[in-house]
Amino acid sequence: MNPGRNRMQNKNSRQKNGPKESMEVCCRVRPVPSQNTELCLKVEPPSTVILAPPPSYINLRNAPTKEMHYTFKKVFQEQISQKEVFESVALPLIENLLNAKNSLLFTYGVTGSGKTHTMIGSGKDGGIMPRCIDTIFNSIGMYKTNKYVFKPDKLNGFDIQSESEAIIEMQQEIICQTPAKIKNPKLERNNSDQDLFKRIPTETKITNIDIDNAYAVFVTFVEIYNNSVYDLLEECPDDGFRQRGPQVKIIREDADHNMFVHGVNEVEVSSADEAFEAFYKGQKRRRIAHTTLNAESSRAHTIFTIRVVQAPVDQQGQSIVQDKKYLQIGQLSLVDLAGSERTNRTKNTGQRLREAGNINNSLMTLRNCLELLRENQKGANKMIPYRDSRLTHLFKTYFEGEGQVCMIVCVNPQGDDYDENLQVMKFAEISQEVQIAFPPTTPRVNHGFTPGRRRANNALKKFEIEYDKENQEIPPSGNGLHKKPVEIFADIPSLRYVSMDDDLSVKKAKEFLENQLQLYNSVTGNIRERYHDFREMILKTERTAFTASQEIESIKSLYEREKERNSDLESRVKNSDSQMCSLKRKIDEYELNVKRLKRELSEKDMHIHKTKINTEKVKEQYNSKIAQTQEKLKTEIERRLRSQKSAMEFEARSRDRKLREAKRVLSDEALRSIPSTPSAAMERSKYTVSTPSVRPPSPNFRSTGRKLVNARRARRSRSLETWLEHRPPAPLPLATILQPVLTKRKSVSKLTDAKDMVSGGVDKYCLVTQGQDSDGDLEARIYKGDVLPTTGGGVQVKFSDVEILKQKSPSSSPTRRNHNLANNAQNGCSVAIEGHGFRR
Ligand SMILES: Nc1ncnc2c1ncn2[C@@H]1O[C@H](COP(=O)(O)OP(=O)(O)OP(=O)(O)O)[C@@H](O)[C@H]1O
Repeated sequence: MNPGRNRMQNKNSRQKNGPKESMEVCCRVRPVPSQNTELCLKVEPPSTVILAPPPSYINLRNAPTKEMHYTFKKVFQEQISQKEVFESVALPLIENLLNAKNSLLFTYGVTGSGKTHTMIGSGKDGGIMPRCIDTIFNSIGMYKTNKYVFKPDKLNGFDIQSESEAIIEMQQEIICQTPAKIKNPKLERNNSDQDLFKRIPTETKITNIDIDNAYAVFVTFVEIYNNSVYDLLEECPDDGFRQRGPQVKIIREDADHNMFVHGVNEVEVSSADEAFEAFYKGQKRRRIAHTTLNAESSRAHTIFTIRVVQAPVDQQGQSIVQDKKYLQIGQLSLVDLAGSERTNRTKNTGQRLREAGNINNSLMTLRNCLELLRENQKGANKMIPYRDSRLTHLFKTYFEGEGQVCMIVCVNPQGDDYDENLQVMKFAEISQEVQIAFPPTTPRVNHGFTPGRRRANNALKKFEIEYDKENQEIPPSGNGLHKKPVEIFADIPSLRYVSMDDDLSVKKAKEFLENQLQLYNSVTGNIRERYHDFREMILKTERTAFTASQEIESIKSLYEREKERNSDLESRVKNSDSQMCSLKRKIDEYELNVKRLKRELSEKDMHIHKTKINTEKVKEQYNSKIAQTQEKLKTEIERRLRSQKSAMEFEARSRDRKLREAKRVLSDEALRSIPSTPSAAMERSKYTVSTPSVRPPSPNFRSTGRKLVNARRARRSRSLETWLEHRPPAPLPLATILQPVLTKRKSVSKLTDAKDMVSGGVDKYCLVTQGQDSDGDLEARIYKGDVLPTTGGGVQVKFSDVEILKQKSPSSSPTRRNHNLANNAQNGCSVAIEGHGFRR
């Protein structure tokens, strides 16, 4: 099974299910150049920043007017020193690094907001990076390995070399160096950077590191410029004509699926000064430029990576165990991002504009990635576009849970930066919600060596040196060993060898030597024993001291964690308190509103009730009025009906009277013209005109008030009545005895216009027809009627009489004639003509 693949699967499952913590985001506010600067931001200690539009914005249309509150893990105000920022943010990351854990720290903000100042600072007032270097070397001081014991394998890993191989490599390097440099090793340094010599080293130190390990420090320095990666520590060869530019590097994935810059120069540094040498070398190659908003604006994202490699020492606490499986590597990436910038403010053109575009694009990709990470944590399953930018591609592993991620948001509180700061704060808000899985706690491989062995060995070495130096007495043991060796081993007695057979002297000498040998053996045996006891004692003490110090450290870290948690809780409680206060205020406001609305509601209810009662009253009044009016109308109608009825009865009576009169006149005229004989009486009866039927008056006529007017007309004298005579166009002259009496007349042959009837005060109408009857006699019929006004504004003719005048022909039959005469008169009287005038 491929262990790398397995680890990747673990990584994914860890990101989904494992314990997570939010990305740590702090905010640093830089000082403003002058007191009169218009501000858009203020700090509410300990952890809140309030962003409000400056007065010049508020006057603009569509400008936001709301104050925005942003809470961070920590907020560093203007007066906070570089040291405090370092200790608060970066020191825990160095502890991670020395314990073989990975961390990423980046500064983010608008151009000129103080990112480079925070990350690098100046010689006298160093930023996070120089302080990190100092702290690392202060901590690993005497536990460093010789150079070249650990060697980068160019695939993001390390190999281990023996001490002798390392020494050979070191010698080779010295040989390869230029003679001038060997002669004057400080020459190169003098040419590097004056800042290096002005710098004030940091005293900070991490104490809880594994002292049974040997450490080595490696650094790389790269920049991402226009979305390409360049190695700032790469020596650009000079081929005699011109110096070659830096080569673009590619990002690759190692066997453990960690991203790294392939082919980058990873320089081993054995002291802080060497590390600064490397840093300043790269720093000179960084792309910075003068812009409107910053005299030294970073045009690229720079990444300074420190890797600390460690391996255990053997049981004697002297040499490193030559086994790669015991190797542990920690990495700290310090990223100084280029600042986001708006072209309308920077007024950049050409190359600067292109750089700004690339910077903004990569920052946008970073923002997108974090946004999608946050969405995925809420249940979405979206692809994160790490590869859209080199920046996110390189740090992909961190976001997937291979280390702690911290960000310092730098802000310039000046009013001009308001818009950009708003965007930066939004980004910071998103970032704080991103949960990053805890990095895996790789269990230390159990090598079985005694802890504290290195210190024991050092103590023994020290003791031996001191012993040798001072030639001190060995502590007394009761068997005379408190004496100096010269005293223990007494001088050889002077034996005079007299002759060849002086056996006595030989024997004495032999005895003496044997005694001395015995004494020597017992002394050395004793010393060995004591040495062993002493060593055991030291080891035991070291072990106890080591366990005690480990316990102390764990208690200390527990205490620190608790302290941090406490302060976190305190700030949370404070936040909740302020939230509760604002909620309470809101509730009070709502309650007041509810009360006011209730009062208004009850007032409105009362008003509605009153209106209802009034309406009821008005309704009652109207009902009674309507009843009264109806009653009145009824009586009026009845009264009018009665009067109309009496008028009609009067009219009918007058018509009857007229008819009777006409009848009488006719019969008188006829009788006068017929001789008074019996046959003449017969004839008279024949000439009697039948009475036309009198029809009841029309309801229209009855209903109008004009009826009375007409009734009055009916009573007018006949001599005053005006007749409209409607006769044939060429009438034959009538030679009858009786002639129609039409005193005031107007004759028309054609009646086409109703105006003839309506205007001119016509009271009576007569229609004259002439023709031959069935007996061949000339017959003239005169239909008479009253002109009555109608309700529609017109007139109607109510025929009331017909006169038939005949000029007898000698050959006609009288019986038939009489019969026709009576019928025609009857029919004619029942015809009415109606004419309408124009409405006014
Ligand atoms: N906290 C601070 N105290 C004092 N001076 C500061 C502080 N922060 C920034 N400055 C000063 O402001 C100027 C601009 O800062 P810096 O170069 O760090 O900005 P930056 O954010 O890195 O800009 P860019 O993105 O353009 O590189 C520098 O002269 C720096 O010394």
